[in-house]
Amino acid sequence: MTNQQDEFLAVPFYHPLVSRSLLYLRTGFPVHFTGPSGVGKTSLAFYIAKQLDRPVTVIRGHHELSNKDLIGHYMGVSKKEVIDNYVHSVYKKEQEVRPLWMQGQLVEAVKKGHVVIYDEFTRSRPETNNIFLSLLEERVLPVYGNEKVTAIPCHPDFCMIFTSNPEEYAGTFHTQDALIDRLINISLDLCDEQTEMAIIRKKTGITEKEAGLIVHFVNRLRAYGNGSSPSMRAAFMIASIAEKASIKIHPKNHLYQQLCLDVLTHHVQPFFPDEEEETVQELILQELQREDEPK
Ligand SMILES: Nc1ncnc2c1ncn2[C@@H]1O[C@H](COP(=O)(O)OP(=O)(O)OP(=O)(O)O)[C@@H](O)[C@H]1O
Repeated sequence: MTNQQDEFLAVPFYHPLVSRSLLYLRTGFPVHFTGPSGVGKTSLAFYIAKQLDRPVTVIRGHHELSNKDLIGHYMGVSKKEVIDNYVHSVYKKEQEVRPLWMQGQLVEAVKKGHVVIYDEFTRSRPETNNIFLSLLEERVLPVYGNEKVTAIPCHPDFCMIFTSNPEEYAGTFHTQDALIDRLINISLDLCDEQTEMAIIRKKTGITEKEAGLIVHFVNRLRAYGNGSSPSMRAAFMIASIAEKASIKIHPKNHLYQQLCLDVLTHHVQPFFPDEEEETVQELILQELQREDEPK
């Protein structure tokens, strides 16, 4: 496992979501977190998997992932040679050549009852994801390509957590309704400002005032777009770099301004497709300097 599981802070905002997800997984139903980039889907999946106290298998979705990777495939051959020269005048050589079966990631997980995190599963082709239809419905992993085994029954503790970005994201495929129908689909949105500040503070050690400056500012930029970009990841980057490099988090500090521009311009530019980068950067700096509206 990566250290993503250790990074997740289960602040109160997440408590109901965590307990509901655990309930569904423990009663044998797969959970699917979907939402925009950077809202914490993967970190949450790792955190929940850890609570289940089972071995964890992680599958990363991508367009080249195939059933061969998931269930297994033949790869090369194994050779065995027996040379019998016991009687000096007789030389006997026996050779056995067998195709070598490479077991796929899912097989062990299904047999031993792992928690499988299938991260960004909509980046895999629908034909690859078909295998999960029978796995989730009949709790049997169909294995073909290998003459010996045809189906592996699921261990009772086997369960799955899926994550995905919405379909309009580049590089995702339309998911089969039949697969979505087998999942408990939970939308994850950006947490509220106070929660985001608390997470960033705990992760980086910056002060409450500094966290407020970053999160309020990034939130003002979000209002120009769909509300979720720039993500919490961007706010965390700014906080983390500023803290590690001792850059004063202050709107008038030139180094801090440059850091914010470097992290944020790429995310804000798409909201203004007709504007030059320079104009977008001016707007970002204006928002950086702006006082928060009194609430
Ligand atoms: N509750 C949290 N505690 C600690 N860190 C968090 C929390 N939520 C999100 N993060 C941090 O926010 C960033 C984005 O999280 P994560 O990668 O889980 O998001 P995601 O929704 O899976 O994004 P993507 O769709 O781009 O993969 C990471 O740096 C992660 O550690």
